[in-house]
Amino acid sequence: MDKEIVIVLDFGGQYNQLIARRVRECNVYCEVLPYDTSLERIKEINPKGIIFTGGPASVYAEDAPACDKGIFELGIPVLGICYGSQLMTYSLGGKVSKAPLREYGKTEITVKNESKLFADVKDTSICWMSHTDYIEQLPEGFTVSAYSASCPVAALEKPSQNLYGVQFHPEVVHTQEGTKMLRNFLYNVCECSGDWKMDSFTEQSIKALREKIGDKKVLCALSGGVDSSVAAVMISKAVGKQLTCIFVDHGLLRKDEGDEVEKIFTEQFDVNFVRVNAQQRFYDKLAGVAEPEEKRKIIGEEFIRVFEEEAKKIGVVDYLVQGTIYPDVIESGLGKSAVIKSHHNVGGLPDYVDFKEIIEPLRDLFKDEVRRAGLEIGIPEKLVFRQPFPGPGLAIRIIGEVTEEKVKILQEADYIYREEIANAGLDRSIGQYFAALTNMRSVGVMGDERTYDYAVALRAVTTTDFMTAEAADLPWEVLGKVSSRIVNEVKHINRVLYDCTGKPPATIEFE
Ligand SMILES: Nc1ncnc2c1ncn2[C@@H]1O[C@H](COP(=O)(O)OP(=O)(O)OP(=O)(O)O)[C@@H](O)[C@H]1O
Ligand SMILES: O=c1[nH]c(=O)c2[nH+]cn([C@@H]3O[C@H](COP(=O)(O)O)[C@@H](O)[C@H]3O)c2[nH]1
Ligand SMILES: NC(=O)CC[C@H](N)C(=O)O
Ligand SMILES: [Mg+2]
Repeated sequence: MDKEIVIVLDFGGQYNQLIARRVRECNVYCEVLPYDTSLERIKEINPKGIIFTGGPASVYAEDAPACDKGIFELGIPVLGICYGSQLMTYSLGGKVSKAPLREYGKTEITVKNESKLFADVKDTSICWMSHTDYIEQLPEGFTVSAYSASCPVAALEKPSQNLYGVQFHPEVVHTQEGTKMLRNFLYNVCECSGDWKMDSFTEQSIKALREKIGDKKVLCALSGGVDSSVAAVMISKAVGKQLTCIFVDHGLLRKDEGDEVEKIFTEQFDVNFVRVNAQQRFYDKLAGVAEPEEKRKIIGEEFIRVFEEEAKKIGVVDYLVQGTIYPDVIESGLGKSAVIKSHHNVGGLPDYVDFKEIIEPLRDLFKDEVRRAGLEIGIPEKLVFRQPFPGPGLAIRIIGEVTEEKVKILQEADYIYREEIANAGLDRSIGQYFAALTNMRSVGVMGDERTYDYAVALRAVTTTDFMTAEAADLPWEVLGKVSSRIVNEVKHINRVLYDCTGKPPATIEFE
């Protein structure tokens, strides 16, 4: 008997691996394949179901990625998600156009429960949208199975042929009943039996790392954050003291962070640890640069140059380990996916890197999975649940040019914000929170004097995997206290703003 498998065809969406992950969580084995996988190959694989991902293109545009129409004739159930549902519509003779009203983020849909896809789903359900196009006309034989206030076709189906489409994203956690819908597709439509079980990720990876690295030396780019700490501990379990961890203080860290990371890793971990003070060289390289992608690429390159220099001091080092995780990869633009931002450790890497290979043991995982792995290998909870801090640091939280003075201003404001969030007992319930220095100056009045100073923006989001996020509903009392402390205590800030946007349409960081 063939192994049961569902395939996900990748049209360049942001959430492709998330779809695969959800399917696996439903105990069905799943793989992501390129959108142009041939019909022959698909027949060979003989999947129980096919899922089309979202994607940045418009189906009616020239060169838009499309699939072989024969897919719809195979008798294999298909679920199109967002771009995928638009493609199904367009390929089968329906009409897709620019939507009069675009939808991004939280949206309420009304569903028809008689649809197999929506069995046991509430009549109205919150889901996450991210689209500019919409389905204007259904293909023949299809009916509407869900709608929202601004989207007449939030879901469509032709059950006789097992074809289903949804305009929203059931795979993201913010779609409240999304997993139920995917499960319905897998079990009610594809009739999967659910015979697949996940292996222990850490055990397998440590074994594979030991085989790969052998007796060679390895550097780990360690930030003190969750991802690189998990990567470092896994490598250390695999090859012990062949590993040296390099922590770069680029002068863009949060207040006191450099010293705190050094203390933790020298006192609590048994690893070779090197702190490199590279503040001035990063400031010099960033002087006069305002464009976000350019800033990211400068930082990405400078990181690598520092690692190369440190490697030379140790001798022959073959491997560089980074704690790259899946969102870093997808947002940097993979395959047909759009470049959202070049994460310093992926899209921001220079063309030439003087290591035999970069190893990224966590490349396919999402943040919450990394955290689970961290707990499994015994990393202290405090570190595992530390909120993420991006490699380019405050440079992408200072809009426009970075200067040492702006870094100091932001460090102080951010410190106060974090302190008050902790005082209010909110630090574990918010996914990520920080202050950003806008490049905007505005007029204020302090002590009867006119001021013309910077506005700082506060950001707080709830999220589990950092792929989608909602602005956190912070108590006004806390915001008021933070605001008054920041303007009173931090020179050159006279205004405090709160960012209420979710992701999408915004991203978590400002640049
Ligand atoms: N200051 C730094 N020094 C050395 N390496 C770094 C530094 N900042 C980031 N890196 C490297 O870049 C990778 C990506 O950074 P990122 O911030 O996404 O992960 P992290 O810092 O390990 O975890 P977290 O997301 O919790 O902050 C890190 O895993 C690490 O390998
Ligand atoms: O190491 C990193 N290098 C980067 O270049 C980078 N950019 C964003 N982030 C972090 O990724 C998560 C998603 O962020 P965005 O919604 O802003 O894309 C959030 O947790 C961000 O803090 C980065 N991490
Ligand atoms: N998220 C998506 O798949 C978007 C599909 C298409 N690009 C749109 O804007 O409607
Ligand atoms: Mg970090």
